Amino acid sequence: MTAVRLQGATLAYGERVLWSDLDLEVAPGEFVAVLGPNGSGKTSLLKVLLGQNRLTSGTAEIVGGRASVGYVPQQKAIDEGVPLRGRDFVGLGWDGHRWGIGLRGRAARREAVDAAIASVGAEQFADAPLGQLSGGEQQRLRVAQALVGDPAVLLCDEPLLSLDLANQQVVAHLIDRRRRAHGTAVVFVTHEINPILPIVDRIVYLVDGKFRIGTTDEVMTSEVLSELYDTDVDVLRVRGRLVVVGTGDAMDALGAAGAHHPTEEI
Ligand SMILES: Nc1ncnc2c1ncn2[C@@H]1O[C@H](COP(=O)(O)OP(=O)(O)OP(=O)(O)O)[C@@H](O)[C@H]1O
Repeated sequence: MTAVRLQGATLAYGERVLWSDLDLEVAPGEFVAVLGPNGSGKTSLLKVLLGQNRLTSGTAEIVGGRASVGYVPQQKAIDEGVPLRGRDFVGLGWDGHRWGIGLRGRAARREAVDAAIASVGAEQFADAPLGQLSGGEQQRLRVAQALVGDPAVLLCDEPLLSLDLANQQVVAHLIDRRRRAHGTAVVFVTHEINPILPIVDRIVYLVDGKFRIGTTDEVMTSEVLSELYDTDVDVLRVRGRLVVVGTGDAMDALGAAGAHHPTEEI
C-alpha cells in the first residue's frame, strides 16, 4: 500500500536543479523526515505534493487525492490582535474540505472540531483568542486544524521551528500518535532531527541536487553525509542524540549548529 508516490521526480528552477530522479513511496502510517540545508528544496518538495509546484519531469501522486491531505505550516506567531478563537481556526480546516453546511453538517462539524481539539489536548485554550496563546498552544491548534478533515497524508513544514524543547516533544508526539492510530502517512520537513529521532521511519536527505533515502542508521552516518556534502562531515551520537559537525550550514540539518537551542542539542 502506498499513500504518497514520487517517480522520477525532478524539480528545477531555470538552470538550477533542486533534485532529480527522486523515487519515493510513503506507506500509510509511515513517518518520513525530509532533511537538508537551507535552500536544498525541502519546502519545494512539500509544495509539489500540495499541488502548488509543478515538477519539471516525473510524477507526484497523493494516492487518495489532494482532499485527503492535511498540512501543518511553519510555526509563526499569530498577531495578538487576531480575533479568531482557536476553535474557529480549527473549523477552517473542516470547511476547506466541505461545502453546503446544513443542520446535520453543522453537528458533524462541531463533533469533528471537538475531536480534533481533544486529540491535541487543546480543550483548555480552544475558546481563547488565537493571538493571545503561546507559540506551543498555537502550534497544537495548527495540528488540530490539519487533522480535522481526517487526512490520509499529513504534510508538515518545520512544525517544530521556534518551539521550546518541551513543546517540540508535545507536537512530535501528537503527530506520532495520530499516524499510529489512523495509519496517516507523514512527510515531515525539519532542520532538527533530534526531537523526532525515536519516531522517524525513513529520512530523505537533500543536499545541493543530491539526495539519499533510507533509515536513520543508513543515512545519518559520517560516510553518507560526507559524500552528500562533498566534504568531511562527522555524525556523532551523544547521549541518544545526533550531532553533525562540518556541514558548514548556519543552521545545519540537525540543529546541532544551534540556531535555536545551542545548549540543548548536546
Ligand atoms: N518559485 C521559485 N522560483 C525560483 N526559485 C525558487 C522558487 N521557490 C524556491 N526557489 C529557490 O529554490 C531553492 C529551494 O527552496 P526551498 O524553499 O524548497 O528550500 P528549503 O530546503 O525548504 O530551504 P529552507 O531550509 O531555507 O526553508 C531556494 O534557493 C529558493 O530560493
